[in-house]
Amino acid sequence: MDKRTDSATAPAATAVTTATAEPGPSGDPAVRQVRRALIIFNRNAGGGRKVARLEETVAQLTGAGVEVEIHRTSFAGDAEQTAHAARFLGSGPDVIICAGGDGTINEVVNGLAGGDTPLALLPIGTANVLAAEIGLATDTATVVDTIFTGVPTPIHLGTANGRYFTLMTGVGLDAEVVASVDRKLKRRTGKLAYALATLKRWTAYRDHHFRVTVDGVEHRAAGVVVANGHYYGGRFVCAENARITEPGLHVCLFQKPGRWQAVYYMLALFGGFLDRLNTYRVIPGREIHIADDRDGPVQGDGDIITQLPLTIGVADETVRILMPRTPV
Ligand SMILES: Nc1ncnc2c1ncn2[C@@H]1O[C@H](COP(=O)(O)OP(=O)(O)OP(=O)(O)O)[C@@H](O)[C@H]1O
Repeated sequence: MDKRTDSATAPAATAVTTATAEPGPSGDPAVRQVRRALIIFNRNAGGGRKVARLEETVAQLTGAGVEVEIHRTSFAGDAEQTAHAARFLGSGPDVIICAGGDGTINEVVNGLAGGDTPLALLPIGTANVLAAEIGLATDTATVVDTIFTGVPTPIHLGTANGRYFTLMTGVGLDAEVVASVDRKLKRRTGKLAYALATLKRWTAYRDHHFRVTVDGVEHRAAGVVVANGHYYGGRFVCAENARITEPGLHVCLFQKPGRWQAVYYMLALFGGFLDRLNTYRVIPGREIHIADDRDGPVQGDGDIITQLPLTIGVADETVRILMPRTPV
């Protein structure tokens, strides 16, 4: 799905530093030669030591002889445009490093899908679910080591109304929470902002069902998560058998409506016993349609990416992600 060809629309990256030494210890076949790296940095992601983490990473890369450019995003959508433009540069980067959370990665993946440029993660978001999915420890030493020695591995993607997602897309209470989370509060308090938004949406909860069609078979559910990976919201398992390295989606149906039932589902997710509930089902699927009698937000990789009605599919394109040598 190649959505743009005009790379000139992307803002220019800002060169912060240039070094001339030969990258990586020579002679070790496990170490990739990285001459140029582009870091796409979302300073709005996560909280805490973002800039310090960025500076540490840049220092270690330049110390190893890598020419580093940093692009600081200045609007939602900027990361996608920048990644897309970098794919078509004649002397483009050897690696694109996404410094952000899952929403920024989602943008970068939408810019890179179908291309060859490997993607590395510098996880500085709130939940960093994709980092957990690939077993990447978030300390700077591991992040830098993975840039040089990580295995470029194609990850499969889902599409939600034509937009790629890496981890999951969903409708129901979780999407309503994502839609109503206070972004400023999230920057200051991280997961607490989600807890408050959950409380707000929970008190406004109305019983109803979505109409869900999975490969031609109709179902009804009060909430739906269509998973491409097995983790959800951190290291909580929603779809045990879903792996981003394998094609195919897993449709998680929260079948029973009800305010207190929603609390029970959350406890089951956090407690790791969701799969033992007889009102919870996971169905493999490739073509999924979700409809409701009214409009509603759809979350993908932790951000609102589209609205109902929703058509979900398995993308033909992949993105190559650098996987850590020793996953945690
Ligand atoms: N300069 C910017 N101004 C406003 N929004 C931005 C900017 N750059 C990126 N964004 C948006 O910020 C959103 C949140 O970023 P991201 O998801 O990476 O962080 P996070 O929510 O803290 O992390 P996680 O998803 O891992 O919990 C993304 O949807 C992205 O589109």
